[in-house]
Amino acid sequence: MKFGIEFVPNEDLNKIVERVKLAEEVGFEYAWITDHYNNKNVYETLALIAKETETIKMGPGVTNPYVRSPAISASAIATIDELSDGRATFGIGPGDKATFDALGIPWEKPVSTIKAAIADINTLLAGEKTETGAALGGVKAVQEHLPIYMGAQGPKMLETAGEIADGVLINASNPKDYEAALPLIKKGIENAGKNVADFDVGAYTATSIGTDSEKAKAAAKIVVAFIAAGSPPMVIERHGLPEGINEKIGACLGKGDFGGAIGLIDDDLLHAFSVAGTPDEFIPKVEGLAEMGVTQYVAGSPIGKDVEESIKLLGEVIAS
Ligand SMILES: C[C@H](OP(=O)(O)OC[C@@H](O)[C@@H](O)[C@@H](O)Cn1c2nc(=O)[nH]c(=O)c-2cc2ccc(O)cc21)C(=O)N[C@@H](CCC(=O)N[C@@H](CCC(=O)O)C(=O)O)C(=O)O
Repeated sequence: MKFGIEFVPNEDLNKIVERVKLAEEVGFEYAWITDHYNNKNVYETLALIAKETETIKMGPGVTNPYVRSPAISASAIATIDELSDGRATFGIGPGDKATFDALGIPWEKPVSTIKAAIADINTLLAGEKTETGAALGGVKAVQEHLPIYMGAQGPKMLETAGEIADGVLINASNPKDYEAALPLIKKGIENAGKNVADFDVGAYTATSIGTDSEKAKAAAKIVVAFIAAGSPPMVIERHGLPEGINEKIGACLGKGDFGGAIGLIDDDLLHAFSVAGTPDEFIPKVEGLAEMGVTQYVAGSPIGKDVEESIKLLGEVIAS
């Protein structure tokens, strides 16, 4: 199992860089930086990480094909690849509707749009010209293929990821979600005549680890509330959760009643939408994900009550 870690660039970037350096030290192989227009810029954040680290790979986890043209994304990730001496990786997803509504960007045909974007980015990174004549020149074309991951959850997006990407990052923390996703991804891989063994299935989890199980679980509750509220009824049913619980939690969040939303998060919801607890509780859960075909465990927010302490504890899980 490979291990990755996610950071949201909405805090002091120097702190994020220090945390990535610590993650590199304890054995993490990937650092994924989220991309939302209202946070600090993903590529500036990655550039700082590239300059301050030696071995960890880094990339957007995940950008989208709407806020930047494929050529701008290709130039940005090629620059990170040059700065990091070949350690860049690139995560791209369809983005989310709320973002594009706020930006006044029409969110149309996400599957076709992402397919076209990844084709152009691969062309440009290989030092070739796109159909419209765009070509990188002032930034080194990447030596060998730069791995492209897709952020995906929907069935068509998962199959598309298998077909055109080198890996997938799925916002899910429970083996049941991977049991449902893997056949779709494998269908795409087989359609493209690729080898399943070459494909990286990333579990982009809501992680909260600590020496005190209850405190670790409590730290995960607000994140779980947002995930549960955004989950379609099919996912609620998949996890055997009470029908309509997503709406109930969403109603609390919508009113700003975060205490009420957190009060609705029980152990079943925590188990469905996060990996939370002590290192001893983590190991069987990571093994359970591996059994379902997950090949990269990504520790996503909140990581833990004390992030530095939690990164070190995850290092124990990596070493186990
Ligand atoms: C578009 C959507 O795909 P989805 O995979 O469910 O999208 C949900 C999320 O993956 C998407 O919002 C991501 O961008 C969210 N996301 C992030 N989104 C961000 O904006 N920033 C982030 O940093 C971020 C990180 C992230 C990490 C992991 C991850 O899994 C997702 C992440 C969907 O509805 N897909 C369906 C519909 C299919 C479809 O798109 N049909 C097209 C027709 C086909 C065509 O497009 O040609 C249509 O609607 O017109 C499906 O896959 O079956």
